[in-house]
Amino acid sequence: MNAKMEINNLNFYYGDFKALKDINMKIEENKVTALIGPSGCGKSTFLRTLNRMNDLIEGTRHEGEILYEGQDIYSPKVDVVELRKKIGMVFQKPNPFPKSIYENVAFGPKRHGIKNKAKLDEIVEKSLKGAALWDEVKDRLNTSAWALSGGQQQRLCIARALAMEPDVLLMDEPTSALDPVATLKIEELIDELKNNYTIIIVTHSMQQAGRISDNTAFFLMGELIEFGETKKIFSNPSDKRTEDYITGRFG
Ligand SMILES: Nc1ncnc2c1ncn2[C@@H]1O[C@H](COP(=O)(O)OP(=O)(O)OP(=O)(O)O)[C@@H](O)[C@H]1O
Repeated sequence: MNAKMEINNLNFYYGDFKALKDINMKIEENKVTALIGPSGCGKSTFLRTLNRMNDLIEGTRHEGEILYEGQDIYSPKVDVVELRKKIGMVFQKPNPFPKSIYENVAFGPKRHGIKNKAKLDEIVEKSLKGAALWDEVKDRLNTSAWALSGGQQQRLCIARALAMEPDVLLMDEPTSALDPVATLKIEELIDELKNNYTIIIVTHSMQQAGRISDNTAFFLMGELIEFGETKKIFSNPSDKRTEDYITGRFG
């Protein structure tokens, strides 16, 4: 396996509460890794440790290491702003800014110092194409992002992440607020994106994990119960608890 990220003996605490317990996992490059498990098992917490989003929550701490291209992302040498550029994030609810479609995508690059209009135009077009949204919005780039449908808004948020030229994309239930047609579109997009990016996605939908992921991690009460090829996890899980969960016996 060509590992893009490697998680070694990770524990994570909110104050005294241990939310992640001794997690070991390798994230394969240019693959989709799905994180599944019942509500409260730690999927989002784990996802957020991967680009240090949890740093923003007071009273949290971790033990162990998370290697990204061989370096521990929690090392004092790491520039967190740069890290989050490389490891981008897409959230559950599409959250575009109250600005135009163009400005939503150009916002990050501008903040990182790109001022040249032609360069920004190029980034906006490339990112919207990458998020399979360009054809739908190319004639109205200066209209409000809020006028887009929910599915289009989510693709816009993906374009916004792509504009930072990330390497890894973290997605926290990106389709849970969308209808089945918009969901299918995002799933097709994810399948496309994995050619260029490494993707880690939290999903409540086992069907979705089965459709789009190469590897699946099953969490239960802060523990990683089973991790491996999605095909294997879904057809022949090694652990009884995984089997009970995927066959719908709990959760
Ligand atoms: N900011 C926080 N402060 C304290 N505890 C938290 C915080 N965020 C999450 N937790 C706790 O950590 C545990 C894991 O939560 P997390 O949100 O990671 O689970 P999840 O599997 O993503 O759940 P869901 O599927 O419902 O989103 C839960 O017990 C939760 O109550």
